[in-house]
Amino acid sequence: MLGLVVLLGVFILLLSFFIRVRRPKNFPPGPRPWHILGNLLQLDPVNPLKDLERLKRCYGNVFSLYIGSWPAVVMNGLEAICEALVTRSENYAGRQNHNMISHIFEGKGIFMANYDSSWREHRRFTVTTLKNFGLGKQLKSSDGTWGEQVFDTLPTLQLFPLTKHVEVYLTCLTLPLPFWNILTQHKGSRVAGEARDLIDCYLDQMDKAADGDSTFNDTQMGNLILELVMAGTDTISNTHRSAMLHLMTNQHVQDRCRKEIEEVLEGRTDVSFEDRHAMQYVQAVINEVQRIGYTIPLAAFHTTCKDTQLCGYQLPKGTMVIPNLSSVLHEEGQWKFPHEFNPENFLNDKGEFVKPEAFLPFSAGICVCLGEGLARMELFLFVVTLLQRFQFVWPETGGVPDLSLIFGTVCCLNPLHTL
Ligand code: HEM
Repeated sequence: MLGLVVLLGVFILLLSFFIRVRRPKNFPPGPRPWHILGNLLQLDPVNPLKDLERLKRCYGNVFSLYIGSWPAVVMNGLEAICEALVTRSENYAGRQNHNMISHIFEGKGIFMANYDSSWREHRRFTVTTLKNFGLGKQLKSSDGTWGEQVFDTLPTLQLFPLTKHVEVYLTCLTLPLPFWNILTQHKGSRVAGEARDLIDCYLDQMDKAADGDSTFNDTQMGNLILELVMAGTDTISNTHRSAMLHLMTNQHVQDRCRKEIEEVLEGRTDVSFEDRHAMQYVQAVINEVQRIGYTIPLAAFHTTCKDTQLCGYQLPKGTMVIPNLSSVLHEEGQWKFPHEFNPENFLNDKGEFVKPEAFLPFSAGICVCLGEGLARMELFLFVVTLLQRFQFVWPETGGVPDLSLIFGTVCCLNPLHTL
């Protein structure tokens, strides 16, 4: 009996090699997929970026892959990414709803939500509230670390019963628990109309919309807060780590930053975000850190909301789309020094700060990172404040600094230890 089952299994496997998976008509080209596994075995799960680069050289800036049985289109380079995310942004604003994280989040919140009225209302609410509470003010340090490591793996690899995924799944399930306590405390102590933070603002919004068909409710709020914590934790801390390492390994850059900071602040100890306008070189350095380190190399996967086009190809509704942001951040022809750390990438002939069109670490279009303003402010205030007070030096006993990036949804460098 067992022999028969094994034989049947081998037969099905062999059959799957010979039955061709048909791509939709005028779909972008790509390597031949296998049944069930698609092209997964052709991608290095530890770091697929090199494989994507190889496939780009073979098939061009727009090619397709099968992630398991789901077709996905990978977009590379400024032109293709802007055509999809900016010119046809509404067609590409969907999110995939067949991965583990989206099942846990049930499509609520922003990050994992589809492009509908709930997404629009929550996005508008969050952008406005972050502006009111964050931008233009000094930041307090945060002690929240729940979001760490949650997104450090490709969601699509959930096809395999990996321990890592069980771990991520369990972490995601337990993540909301502290939130419910915080929410109960807020409900007990808040004064309507006198919001202290984003949760109070959300509760005010729930009161306002209580009579109508509101999309604002406790579960949506829980997901929204978790998303903000997760999206705003690793991204920022990894960029800071990267900034420190590049400043340590480029002392002349660090010295020039410090000189500019001293000239602009003229003895002032407190720096404000407004000071960035006078610190053109510091801005160039921070942007260059983000460019070379491409924090979120593959953005968040999008899905087409309707049948649409891309660079002459046809993409049916529901196609998974992967914007390869790292390809734009290192694209030849867009940067003076695409493959090396060099703040000159952001300076014009007069030494003034300029932001090239290809600087897309926060992605582009209607789903562009909504924490971009907050992230910029945090990075600027943090880097300037540290450089005002400390000199960062790579220790002689530290060996050769390791600048290689560890791939993940959020990329990072190896941890640094202070001596
Ligand atoms: C260096 C820091 C950061 C980088 C590089 C970054 C980058 C990104 C990228 C590439 C996306 C995907 C956009 C797309 O789908 O095309 C994204 C989305 C998002 N980010 Fe950020 N982010 C950063 C910091 C933050 C912070 C501080 C917050 C919040 C406080 C935040 C909140 C979000 C949210 C909510 C989304 C989902 C937007 C949507 O789907 O509409 N991010 N971010």
